[in-house]
Amino acid sequence: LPGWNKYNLTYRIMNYTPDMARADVDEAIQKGLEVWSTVTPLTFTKISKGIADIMIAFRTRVHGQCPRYFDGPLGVLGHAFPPGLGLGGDTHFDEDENWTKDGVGFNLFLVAAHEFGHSLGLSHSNDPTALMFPNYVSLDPSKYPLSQDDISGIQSIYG
Ligand SMILES: CC(C)C[C@H](C(=O)NO)C(=O)N[C@@H](CC(N)=O)C(=O)NCc1cccc(N)c1
Ligand SMILES: [Ca+2]
Ligand SMILES: [Zn+2]
Repeated sequence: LPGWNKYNLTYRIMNYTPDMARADVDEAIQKGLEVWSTVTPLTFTKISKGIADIMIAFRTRVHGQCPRYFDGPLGVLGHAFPPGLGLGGDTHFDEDENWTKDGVGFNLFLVAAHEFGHSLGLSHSNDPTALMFPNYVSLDPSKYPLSQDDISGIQSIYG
């Protein structure tokens, strides 16, 4: 089935980008998950050791046992694996990008919200207003990032 077989998921931030204050990374990740929990029965609990459903890390180029690689600055910004055991749900951000909490560089909250869509079972949308559209569109962070397309998509999995 395309989604998780439970609603209460855990996440763990394995390392932090030097581009931002730790508290700002924690907040961007938490808000990126909240985007999805506000429109589904899903809950997300942060753990600081052990194996979480969604393991989050900043990585470059070839990294660990991950079958996908990063490409240096720009281009690919992150990747996330669909629900499942092991790598399933895990989310990696390309550390060769400039991560920020505001408009300069790439807004971590926006990219995280997109990646977590994948971690929850969504693939890309061809709706240009959708958060799950393949290409990064820097939104006004105060603007709510989900389009109706995103909401229909996630509610079709976790209705
Ligand atoms: C083939 C995939 C590994 C591409 C990769 C992606 O979609 N990750 O989820 C990625 O980083 N795509 C870039 C495409 C690009 N360089 O413009 C991206 O911005 N994805 C993240 C993103 C963030 C926020 C909003 C949207 N729509 C997309
Ligand atoms: Ca890159
Ligand atoms: Zn994507």
